[in-house]
Formats: sequence, C-alpha cells, structure tokens
Amino acid sequence: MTTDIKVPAVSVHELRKRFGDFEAVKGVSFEVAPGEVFGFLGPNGAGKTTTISMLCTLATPTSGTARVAGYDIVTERDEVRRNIGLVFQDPTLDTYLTAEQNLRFHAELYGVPKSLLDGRIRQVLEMVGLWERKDAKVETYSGGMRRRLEIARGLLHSPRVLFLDEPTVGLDPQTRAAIWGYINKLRHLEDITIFMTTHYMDEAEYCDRIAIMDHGRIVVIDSPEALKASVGRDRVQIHTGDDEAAIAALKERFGIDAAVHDGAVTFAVPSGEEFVPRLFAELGMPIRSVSVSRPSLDDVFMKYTGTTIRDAEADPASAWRMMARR
Ligand SMILES: Nc1ncnc2c1ncn2[C@@H]1O[C@H](COP(=O)(O)OP(=O)(O)OP(=O)(O)O)[C@@H](O)[C@H]1O
Repeated sequence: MTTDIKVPAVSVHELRKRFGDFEAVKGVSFEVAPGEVFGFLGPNGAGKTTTISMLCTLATPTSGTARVAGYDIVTERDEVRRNIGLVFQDPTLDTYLTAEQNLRFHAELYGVPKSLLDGRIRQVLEMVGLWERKDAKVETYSGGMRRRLEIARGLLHSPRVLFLDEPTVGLDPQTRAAIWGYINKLRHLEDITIFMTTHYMDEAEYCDRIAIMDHGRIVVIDSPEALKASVGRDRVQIHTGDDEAAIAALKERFGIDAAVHDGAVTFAVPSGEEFVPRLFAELGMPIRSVSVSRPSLDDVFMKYTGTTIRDAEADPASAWRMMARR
C-alpha cells in the first residue's frame, strides 16, 4: 500500500452503518487532506461517533468504503490502527499507573522503537504541560489533566491521523481553551491530520473545514468562513421599551418576522448596516440600542438543519420530530 503524501488522509465513499432496522449513517462521502483540521458537527445522535468508529476500525461498515492514511478500513485494519491516534469520549487510562507508565504501556502495544521512546515521551508530555507530573498516579489527576494525558498518549506513536471524539466535552472553559492551545501547537509541530467531532460551535471555528451531520447524512461541508458567508444574512438585535409592539411594527412596516432571543428583539436582514438607518427612521417607536452581527456558525447550523444545536438537544418536542423524520 502506498504512503504517498498526496494520498488523502481520509477518504470515504458511500459509507453506511445499520443497527437492526435503524440506519445511523446513511451513505456519507468526503475527503480530508493531509494536515487538515477537520470537524464533524451535529446534534446528539447525528451519527458522528458511529462514522468515526468505522474510520478507526472499531465498527464495521454495513456498506461503502473508506481509507485512512491510505489504508482500507476493512481489509487493512492493522495498518489503519498503526497510523491513527484515538482520543475518545470514554477515558481508557489506567488510573492506578503513573502518567509515564501509561505512556510506556501504550508504546509497547504500538511497537514504538525503544531508542526513540524516552525522547518521545518527554516531547508529548511537555506539549500538554504534564512533564512535571509524569510520576504522579493518574488517579490524582483532574479531569482536564486526564484529557490532556489522553491526547499525549494518542500522539505517542506519531500517528498520521489523530481522531478526537469530543475532546473537550464536560471540561470547564479554561481547560477547553488550553486543550485547543495544544491542538493548535500540534498543527505546527507535527505532520498530522486532525479529525474531530464537537458540539461546540466556538470550537468548530478552529477547524479548516467542517462537515455538518444530521440524521446520518452530511448536509454541508466547507470552511467556517465559506459556511458563514453562505448564510447571506446579518443578525440585528434591538432593545425597545415594548418588544411586542416592536415585533408588530417590524412586520407591518418592513414585512420582517422577528422574535425575542436572549432578551432582545432579533431578526435577520441581508445587510444589517444598510438597514439600521431605515429602522430608526421608519419603525415609529423609540429604540434604546441596536447591534448588528455577521452570521455565526449557529446561524449556519440553523440554515442547514432548521434548528439551533442547543434547541435540537434541549427541546424534547424537536428531538421527537427528529426521531419521527428518521
Ligand atoms: N450499537 C448501537 N446499537 C444501536 N443503535 C446505535 C448503536 N450505536 C449508535 N446507535 C444509534 O445511532 C445513532 C447515531 O449515534 P452516534 O453516537 O453515532 O451519534 P453522534 O452524532 O455521535 O451523537 P453524540 O453527539 O451523542 O455522540 C443514535 O441514534 C444512536 O442511538
């Protein structure tokens, strides 16, 4: 099998996974270039973990094909496994061992050459800021430190593709920021492709490209910038003394449908800056403040899935509708 650098890091063709009567992944196709940071975004149950598990050879596809680091995920499993690193949602560290012992154990499994091992352990532990704590048992580590150690372990055997399934879920904002700091450092230090899933829109911004997955399908795939540009509408929020009256006036005078979000009357227009002077001149009621924002990835998610990622997860009725649509 070739290891030519020009081979896509990940290439997927019509991949499907069925559990009994339920098809969790309904024929997805895409490619990830070497060196890319690629993000899978989508609500709970969209099929992200199932897809990533197939790519990591932990689940067998029902049909379709995929290659990771140039190797087939069904017929060349061992080669795929040797060339990938995994950081999954469920921790798999041995907590009664020290950080260094965990790494040595992993290195043995992956056959990391002994001559390289000491230097490599130091390098990955320094990268995630745990070198000073290498001799402490993992059971004494905080949740954030454990996640950092898992990232270090995922990198130890110099994989060509690192899979991260929700690397920051359940962590506080400071630790999330630190983990992203390591991921960004990685891009510069190692010749590696990063494939990750996330629920967090702010994290998706760091990716070179994002695939939005919904109900087992990829609904759109592009860079965060291109996706935001594709929304084509700005978000305007105004504060007035009477929200109901403002919503009625927006409808009557401009034909705009507005609603209250985050305590402000909110609506979308093609060009917010051009609209604001007209708003002040023609709304016919006092406006206390106004803000205009460019589309965010939340707006992108709304455009392509018809719901916000928070609503999709929080609202049982919408969850039910999503189930019914399947
Ligand atoms: N082993 C299994 N048996 C039956 N159904 C499964 C199995 N694994 C996953 N599913 C179902 O497949 C769908 C997709 O699940 P998956 O975990 O891939 O979604 P996800 O997008 O990763 O969601 P999350 O963000 O919650 O991890 C879900 O409806 C899930 O219940």
